Amino acid sequence: VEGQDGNRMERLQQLMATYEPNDPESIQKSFARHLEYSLACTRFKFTMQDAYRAAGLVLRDRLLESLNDTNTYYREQDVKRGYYLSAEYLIGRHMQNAIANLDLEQQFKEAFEDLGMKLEELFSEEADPALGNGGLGRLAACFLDSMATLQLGDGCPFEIPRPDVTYPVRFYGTVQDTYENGKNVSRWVGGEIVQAMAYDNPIPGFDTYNTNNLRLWRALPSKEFDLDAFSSAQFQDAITQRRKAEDLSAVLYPNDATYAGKELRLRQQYFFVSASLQDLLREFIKRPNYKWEDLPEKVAVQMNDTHPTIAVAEMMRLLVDVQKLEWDRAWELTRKCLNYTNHTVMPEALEKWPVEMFERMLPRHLQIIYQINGIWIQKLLQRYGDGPIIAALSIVEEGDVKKIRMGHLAIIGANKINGVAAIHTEIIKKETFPEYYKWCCDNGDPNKIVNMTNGVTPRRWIHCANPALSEIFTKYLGSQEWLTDMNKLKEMLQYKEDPKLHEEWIAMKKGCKAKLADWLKSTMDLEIDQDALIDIQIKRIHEYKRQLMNILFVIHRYLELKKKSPSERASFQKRVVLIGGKAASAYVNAKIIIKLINNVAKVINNDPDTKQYLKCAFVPNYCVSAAQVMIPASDISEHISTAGTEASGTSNMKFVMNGGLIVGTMDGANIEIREECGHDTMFIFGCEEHQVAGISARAQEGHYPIDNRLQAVFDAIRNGKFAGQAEPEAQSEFESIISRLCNTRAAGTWDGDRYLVIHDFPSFIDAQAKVDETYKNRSLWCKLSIQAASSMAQFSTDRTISEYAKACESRTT
Ligand SMILES: NC(=O)[C@H]1O[C@H](CO)[C@@H](O)[C@H](O)[C@H]1O
Repeated sequence: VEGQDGNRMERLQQLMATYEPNDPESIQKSFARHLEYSLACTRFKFTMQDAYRAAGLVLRDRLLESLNDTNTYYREQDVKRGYYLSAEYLIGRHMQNAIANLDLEQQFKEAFEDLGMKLEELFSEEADPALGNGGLGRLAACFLDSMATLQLGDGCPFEIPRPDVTYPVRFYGTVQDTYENGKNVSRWVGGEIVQAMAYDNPIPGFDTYNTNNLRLWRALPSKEFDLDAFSSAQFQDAITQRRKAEDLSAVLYPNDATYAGKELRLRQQYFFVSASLQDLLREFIKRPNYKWEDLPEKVAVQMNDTHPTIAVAEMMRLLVDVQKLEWDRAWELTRKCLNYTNHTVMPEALEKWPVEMFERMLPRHLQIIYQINGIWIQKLLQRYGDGPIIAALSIVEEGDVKKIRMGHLAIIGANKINGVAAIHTEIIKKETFPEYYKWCCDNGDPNKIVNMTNGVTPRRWIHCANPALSEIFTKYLGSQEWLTDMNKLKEMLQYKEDPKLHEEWIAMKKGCKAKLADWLKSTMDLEIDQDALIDIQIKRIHEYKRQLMNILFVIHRYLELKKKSPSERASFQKRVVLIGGKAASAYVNAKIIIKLINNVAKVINNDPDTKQYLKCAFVPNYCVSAAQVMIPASDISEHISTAGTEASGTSNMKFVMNGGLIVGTMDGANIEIREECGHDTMFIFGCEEHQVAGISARAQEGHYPIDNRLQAVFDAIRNGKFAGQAEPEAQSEFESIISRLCNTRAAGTWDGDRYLVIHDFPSFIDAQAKVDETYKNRSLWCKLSIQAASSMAQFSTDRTISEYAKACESRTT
């Protein structure tokens, strides 16, 4: 961050001198005070939940100190600020991470153990704030951790309500076009106004005094009740207004990689975008003698997918209608400040909103979008003349229902566009926005679309999730520096065949498996063999992620086991297969797949012939804290999406950072992980992205054979092995899934095996056989596990965020 110099520490030392000391006794005093004065408990009678809340407030005090100091420092140094606009933040539990990042683990441990409480007891009292659906939301949370660490700047006891930070957000109404002072002026009037109120969540960096802010917005009715003024009718109307306002920020739309064209969803998107842009402009114009030309030098906005891309039109409205800038000047500033990250190439995920809905809800923004599009099309016509490229690149999609293409608005309104893994960025250029990429190249700006491969934060996903592994790294590397510079981990490679390290490494993994076993027992009464190979697939349930192929393989493995004699079974590699993930509420096929997993598990886990060699379970309520228990315990994890469908994936990175090996396809970040860690650390199978179209084409000519082993699995399902008469509805659902897969002439399309499960299944079996083989050689497996975990520096969000910061500096045409 510009202006970072030596006097920062000096200045902050002065400030810190006046703050809460962090010795265990002071922490205990502050805890007792909050118990009584903040939570109205007596010091002698309180629940563990009260204790967690009081401890949360003790932490919040310290977070607030550094948050305020960080803000003071940012203002003093007039730094450039980065704003990450995201509809989702899957932050996970705060407490453990905050204590670690504030480097207070020892003090808190001593303070609370002296009071008879284990920190883990407090941690487990915290609800997992599920403000996100999956990878996209969690990536945003990992980014926050890295931005704070790299010093880039409920209720929940950590949250600070900010009634002093509110903004009006208008919906519906009309636009009055008038002529004032020799200029056309558009005024958006009428409709309804909702107040956006800020809630601040301090995000502490690791091993730094820097604390950034996650500002969330709550919707409130614009006017409080004036009971006297109301007749009963008006009273009812006021209640409705309040409920309607609060609905805006009440629910998270449960869709992942698909979008719900619901009006409330667009209202939510506009609500948080308008509040955020009003907020950052207020901060900008607070600067003495501010000049609008400085805006791109002081503000960088990252749009996390298309969810916030209404920001392009809203920034224009605020600069033109509110700040009275000329259109062209406003457009130049807008384009220089905004950047867009694409997270998926699934056509059903690229948001398009009906023009009719825009007209009603955001009439002024529709005007602005039409104006942007008009100027854009003029440019295209000048360069290419009329032709299909115009329709392809227009922000407005013509047709029976005219729609606004938010992806197009984003790419036209952004300075930089990025994909989240190398293969994904290439697909964006060649398949998602090929005409736009051509335009960029024709304009000598091929680097407008860049790749910034995802990452994850090692603080939460190694240090907090796997303290035993963190200790091994710190011991062998002599310091915790690896936590802020993962390149240091490469020094572990020299020990990858060291028997001493192997011993400690195997003990670490054993400890993680024991923790997982306790957790599975306590949360779902499932008993597992801790000596078995732990095989995990945890991610949103989606057909392209192919949880179906995983469970079909489990059935195959079961049928193979059944065929064997008891003695042959004894030599079989024991395996525990865990599959977890949420499905969008309206996603019927995903729910059938979950049902199939549960039914298969019921049969296998209770079969006396097989249950000691193979266990399978669907883990319900998958969330960040569940991931923190499961990921460290894996031997292998499944990242088996059809090549070209998973933009990046980030759980793959977390598993490998914890010494797990991957069974995967050449898709998303798997490819780059394999390059960094070594081909021998990954069990690759399946077709590659460039082969997909050919395979579908040949299938449609009738060439799409079903492997006998898969046929046997289909037969077992059709014969009612996992439902049958007992569950006729489930039986027909399972059969419908199988028959659609077997509609081989429609392979690669919605009506058939869209994600080529049948094609990739044989090589999937081969890869799994290779896993069994390799796992038998424990020292080889241990060596590969150490090699992989020590080679993951590239996948720290510290690297990713540094790339984003650099990209925001460079300008494009
Ligand atoms: N919805 C998602 O999780 C998307 O964003 C994540 C973060 O970029 C990606 O890793 C994932 O592949 C993609 O589907």
